[in-house]
Amino acid sequence: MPSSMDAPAETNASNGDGRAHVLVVPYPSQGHLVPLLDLAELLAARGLALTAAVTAGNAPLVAARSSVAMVVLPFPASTFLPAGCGENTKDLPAHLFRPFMASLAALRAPLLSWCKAQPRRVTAIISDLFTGWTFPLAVELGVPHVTFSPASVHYLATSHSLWRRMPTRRDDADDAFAFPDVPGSPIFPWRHLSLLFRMHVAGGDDEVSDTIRQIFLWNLESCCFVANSSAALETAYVRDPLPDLAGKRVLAVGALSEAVRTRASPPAKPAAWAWLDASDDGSVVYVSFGTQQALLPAQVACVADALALSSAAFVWVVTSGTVLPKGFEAATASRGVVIREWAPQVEILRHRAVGWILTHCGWNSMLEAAASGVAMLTWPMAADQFANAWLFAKAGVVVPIAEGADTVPDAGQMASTIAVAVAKEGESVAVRQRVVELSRGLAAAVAEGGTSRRDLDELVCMLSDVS
Ligand SMILES: O=c1ccn([C@@H]2O[C@H](COP(=O)(O)OP(=O)(O)O[C@H]3O[C@H](CO)[C@@H](O)[C@H](O)[C@H]3O)[C@@H](O)[C@H]2O)c(=O)[nH]1
Repeated sequence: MPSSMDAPAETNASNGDGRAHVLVVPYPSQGHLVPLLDLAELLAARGLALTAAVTAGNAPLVAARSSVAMVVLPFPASTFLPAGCGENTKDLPAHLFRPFMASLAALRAPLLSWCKAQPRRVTAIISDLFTGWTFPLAVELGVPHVTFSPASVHYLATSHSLWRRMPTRRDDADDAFAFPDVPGSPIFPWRHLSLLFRMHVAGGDDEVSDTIRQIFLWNLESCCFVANSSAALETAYVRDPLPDLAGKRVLAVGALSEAVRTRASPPAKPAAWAWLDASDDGSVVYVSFGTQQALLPAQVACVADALALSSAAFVWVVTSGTVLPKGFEAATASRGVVIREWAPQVEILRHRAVGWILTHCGWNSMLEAAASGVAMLTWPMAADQFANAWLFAKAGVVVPIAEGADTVPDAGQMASTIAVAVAKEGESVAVRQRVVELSRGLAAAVAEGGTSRRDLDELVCMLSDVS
């Protein structure tokens, strides 16, 4: 049942019954919101009361989760953002990401008022790693604060390392960044680091940068971190305390898309379904570049040419504004389906016909693919995507196809990489075998007795203690 600022979520309830009430504060982008809401659903299923704090533009995503209540906060007026800016990061120009993130910190005061007005006392806060301004709120309420990462533990550690060390860094495009406290981490070239960080150093000190840095420093004060990752994938980072995370416990509860799987309602089947049903096992390439990255027109043309030349069967999800080359859909209609705007990605990846994903290396897409036994053709572009590509390459389940947000690859080369992958020959067979093994490890982790289930139990236990 939604609630506005004037009408609290649980007006007639009291946690005199000892029931915990956890407030989750997601960052308003699809790749962050969905996994945190998955976690909220899992916690609700374990008997905790859950409320998600969102702005109106993001409310429909929470409304779809019947076990999670919500408080709808007014999108904060901001001097950092131009008028008319949307309420989530979809279609947000890259240079506005940092001001957008900093603006959300203004939600702290209304959220505190809401918390104080609740008959059912808020007993803990789980906050996205981009909304660490919730830490002082938790302090004021005297409740535990947990930082949630929708991404890998490796990214959690390296991003906090960057913000901690930031004042000593230079703006040097040739610099290489090592992470000595993150065992086995590669040295990343400057261009492979998140824009969130790179723009800070380029921009120097300002209010936006200070706010973002403080958000990351507050995260380090949390009582623990929770990540949508798995010991089956990041063994080294999950078990031992990491200095870059202030030695705090990291609970790896993923893959969350798998953990919620048994309780999910049956998916709406896309038009592509009958066609997938008729396709051979592992023969189809699913193509998606996530929710943040709009491809340049030349990149769209390149992917289209590559798919046409490869002779591979494909499902390509494109944004509504994407203009495909004239004649492309007609020419490939016998072996390809284009889905506009939104596809039920997890369900498509789980279809036995899908063997590969061509991905921008967003964490959710890679984890969902791995959990479904789908191998990856990787094209990392921005944010944590280079690190994600590295991590899954270490597991031997990827074939690199391109890299860089502005790169326009050679369509012929791309086509032959796709063709070799789906031909089920040589190394591509080994890659497919390894990803199927990894999917078994990820499934075992969320099953009874698995590492992710144990970490979720530990989180439930911690949150249930409302004394
Ligand atoms: O048609 C679609 C398109 C996407 N999705 C889902 O949307 C999510 C997309 O997430 P992700 O693959 O992580 O990509 P982004 O949306 O680009 O995610 C942002 O957030 C991630 C988590 O922090 C980062 O790893 C990425 O780099 C960052 O771009 C996944 O769960 C997909 O299943 C759909 O269900 N249908």
